[in-house]
Amino acid sequence: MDTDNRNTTAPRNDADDVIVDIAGLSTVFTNGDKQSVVHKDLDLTIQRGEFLSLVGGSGTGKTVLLRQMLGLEHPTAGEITVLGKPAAELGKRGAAQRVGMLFQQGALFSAFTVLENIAFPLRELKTLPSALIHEAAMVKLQMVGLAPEHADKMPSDLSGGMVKRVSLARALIMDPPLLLLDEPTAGLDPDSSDSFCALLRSLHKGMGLTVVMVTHDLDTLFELSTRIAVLADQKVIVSGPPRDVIAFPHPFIRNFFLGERGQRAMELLREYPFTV
Ligand SMILES: Nc1ncnc2c1ncn2[C@@H]1O[C@H](COP(=O)(O)OP(=O)(O)OP(=O)(O)O)[C@@H](O)[C@H]1O
Repeated sequence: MDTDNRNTTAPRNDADDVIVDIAGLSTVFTNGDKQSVVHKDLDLTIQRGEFLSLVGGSGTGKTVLLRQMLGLEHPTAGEITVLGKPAAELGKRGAAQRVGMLFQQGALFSAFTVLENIAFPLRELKTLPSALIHEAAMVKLQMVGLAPEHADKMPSDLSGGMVKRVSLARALIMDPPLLLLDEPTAGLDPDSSDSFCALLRSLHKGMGLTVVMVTHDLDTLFELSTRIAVLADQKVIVSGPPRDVIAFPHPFIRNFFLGERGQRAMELLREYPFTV
């Protein structure tokens, strides 16, 4: 288990195995003469093949950190390197090719069919023939467990679980090696949540993805994470296997894992082997 600064729980191999490297990150938002420091001297290294979950209290900057990894926002200071390049250089197109992102709200285009939504990032490239784009989107549709007849449905015809699956298919359309998930099971009923977790688990394994997930949901956390990183006090205070992180003495960790939900956390610890 690592505490503070460098998080190197997974063995550090050569540079190619470091998928995300965050060093000395600070994020400060200024509103008038008020400043709010969200991250301060935050370090985090994520290795190829990890399923890393970020947990932390509300407002600790988990979503901001995902957006910074995607190059959509820029830190006040420090470096974020994603797949060997500064995240700021990913650009809109580069980001879609190299990093898939599943936003919390799903955010499908309501006027597009399911297949048009999935194909959208490929169409934006304007380099591939329509037939190929159609075929690639159909492959992804099936990969996320949806039948071909769903291709022509509109987002308003879909259940919450299906919307998540379509959003995931769109995030994976360019086979990015890195997938970012913001609260992937939020708003789903327990059955849909379980089956979405099973899908994420099999895609992580089957596609050799590196995944970074933000979640508040303990079932999702324990089901999927190979490592948990805890954001508190403006940085990553600890990262490691779930069992080790739970044992780390910090008020947030005590409340999050061992408060009212402690009993459930202990059951989950017994239930899941923590190897994805
Ligand atoms: N563009 C912005 N301008 C000013 N403040 C911002 C901006 N984006 C985020 N913040 C603030 O930064 C803090 C961190 O936000 P973020 O959404 O990353 O938190 P979070 O850890 O994901 O929280 P939650 O678990 O509640 O979703 C919050 O206080 C938020 O209000």
